[in-house]
Amino acid sequence: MMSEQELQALRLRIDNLDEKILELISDRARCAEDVARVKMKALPEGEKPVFYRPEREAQVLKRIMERNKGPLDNEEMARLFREIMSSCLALENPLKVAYLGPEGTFSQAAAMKHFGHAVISVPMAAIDEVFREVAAGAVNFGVVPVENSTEGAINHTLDSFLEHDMVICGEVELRIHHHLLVGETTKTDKITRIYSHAQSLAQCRKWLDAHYPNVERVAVSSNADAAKRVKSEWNSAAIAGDMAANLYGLTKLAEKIEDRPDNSTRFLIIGSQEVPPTGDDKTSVIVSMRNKPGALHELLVPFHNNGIDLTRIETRPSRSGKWTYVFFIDFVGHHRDPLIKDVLEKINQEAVALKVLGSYPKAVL
Ligand SMILES: C=C(O[C@@H]1C=C(C(=O)O)C=C[C@H]1O)C(=O)O
Repeated sequence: MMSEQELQALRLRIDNLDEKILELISDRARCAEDVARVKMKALPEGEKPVFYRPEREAQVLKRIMERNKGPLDNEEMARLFREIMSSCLALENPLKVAYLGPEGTFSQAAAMKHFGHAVISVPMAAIDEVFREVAAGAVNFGVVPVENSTEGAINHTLDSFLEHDMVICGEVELRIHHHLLVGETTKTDKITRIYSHAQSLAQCRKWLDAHYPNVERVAVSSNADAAKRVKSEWNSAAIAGDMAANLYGLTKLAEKIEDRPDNSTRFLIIGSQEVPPTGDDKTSVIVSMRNKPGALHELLVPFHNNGIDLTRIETRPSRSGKWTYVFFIDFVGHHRDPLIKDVLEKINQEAVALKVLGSYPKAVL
């Protein structure tokens, strides 16, 4: 049959292409090994080499996206290169990354999206533990959620920045799809309890009001924890994402139940290493101002006067006095850019305290 021959010919072509791709990937991996040797050689006595270079990785991914002509779309192509780089870096030095666990959480999905799958990922029981693990040097990086497009700031993360000296080295955005999950033994018409993380319950509030108005909603420490509980309870369901559903072998009673279709969470990569500019960066700072009228205005004027794009401002209690506040501000630019340096100096003159949490490449994926 003609089509059988056609199929065979195409498969032969694919086999040949795969061989070429294999050779090229191996060449690339050898290059990365050489890079590691060069990094070691250039090192002053006693200093530890820095193998992971987020600014370089962001440039590699951007370049791929700029050059991609399809038929795979940019994001898909970048995702493939993300994994190739991840494996190349693991040859130099496998990274250890802590995240808000247990296994199957969106934080783990964010860690994989940012670093690829060739890292050693370490689940932690709480956001603060992720910070502590990074501060202790037990892992290279941590991944923590910082804001959700439906529910706003993740206060635990903001407050942890007040307690730990951390450098923000990157950001990653993840589309969050929630599903209503049940186990093999669940009697789906007799559900009396729905478990999930408080954030996820809030992100599905309207859907729950419409479909399960009289069912108890129980907030637990994570979506993955919710999924785990449901396995052994015939009268409960969980709200969680795909990773947790697969990990705990649950089935979807309803898919994509988040109230807003664009529901996304932004995560930060925390570490101890400063990231050089890429030309397309963001900076996060914490500022505390004197408690007087017009303080917030004074803080914002230098940004406005210099045309700097503020992407986010969040207020938290300062924890050093009643009714005193700190501002978490994100803006476009790198703290080493002369213009940004100038603005930060001006703010510093008026502020009680100013701390640069880090400058990092804007999320590419
Ligand atoms: C190869 C390097 O080391 C690592 C691996 C990279 C890659 O595979 O392209 C890029 C940056 C680093 O995280 C490098 O610094 O260029």
